Amino acid sequence: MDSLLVVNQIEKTYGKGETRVQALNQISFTIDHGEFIGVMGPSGSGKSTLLNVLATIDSPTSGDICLEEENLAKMNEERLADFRRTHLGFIFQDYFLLDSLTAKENILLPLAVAKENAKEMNQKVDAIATTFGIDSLLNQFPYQLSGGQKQRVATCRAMITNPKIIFADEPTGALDSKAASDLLESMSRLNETHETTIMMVTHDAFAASFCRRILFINDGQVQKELIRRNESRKAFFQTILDELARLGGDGDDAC
Ligand SMILES: Nc1ncnc2c1ncn2[C@@H]1O[C@H](COP(=O)(O)OP(=O)(O)OP(=O)(O)O)[C@@H](O)[C@H]1O
Repeated sequence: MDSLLVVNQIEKTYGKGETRVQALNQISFTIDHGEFIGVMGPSGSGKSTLLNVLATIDSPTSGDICLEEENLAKMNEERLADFRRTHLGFIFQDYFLLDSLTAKENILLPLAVAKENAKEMNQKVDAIATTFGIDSLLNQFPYQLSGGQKQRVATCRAMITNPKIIFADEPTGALDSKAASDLLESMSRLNETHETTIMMVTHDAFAASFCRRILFINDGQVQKELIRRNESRKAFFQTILDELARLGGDGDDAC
């Protein structure tokens, strides 16, 4: 596989003098096209900072973030806003759906902003809603949906523009285990069939076991990498738990 995102010696510091915190410390790694990569690490290790910096929500103090030909660390805010809208997708723990819009309208929002043709927009929504099993929910409002259903709507919205990469920050954090499992299976399926590149931050070994590779972060650096080769997801789950135990972290949730 070829590289999609090259992260080169990224540093991120917050504050100054005595309150200075180095959240990312010369971190470097590469994400290939079509990867489903997980980021794990103890509290305060720099996971959210890393995701925010790569997703262009925050800027690095130094270093380069190259997505194909573009260096995101050197882009001005105007171009960045355009790039973010066109090429990046986001899924957050708290869904961030608009309450006054139906599920379908929420999913359509990024396409409407991009001023796409109405017939094509509808076809895209129908296709992605089928993948995520929410065809029958498209006319419901967020308050009529369960947490798992809302997160599937939010995931469809993130994926509808066919972004180069999707950044997911604890997407299953607020879901029960059945809803989490359904969401992760749909994300996996989309990753496998459409080669959608996904980077997911999670503290949860079960969620991480759906990834093909995991980066363990500590003190703002990559401490360890695990790759799922021919292992089943269940076997990879156990490998992750063993690694967390070795690294001194915890493992929760059922397999
Ligand atoms: N806005 C900020 N201002 C100052 N320090 C910050 C800020 N955001 C994060 N930090 C510090 O940077 C370090 C990394 O934080 P970060 O939130 O990236 O960790 P994390 O691994 O995501 O933690 P958690 O799992 O608890 O969410 C921590 O020491 C944190 O206190």
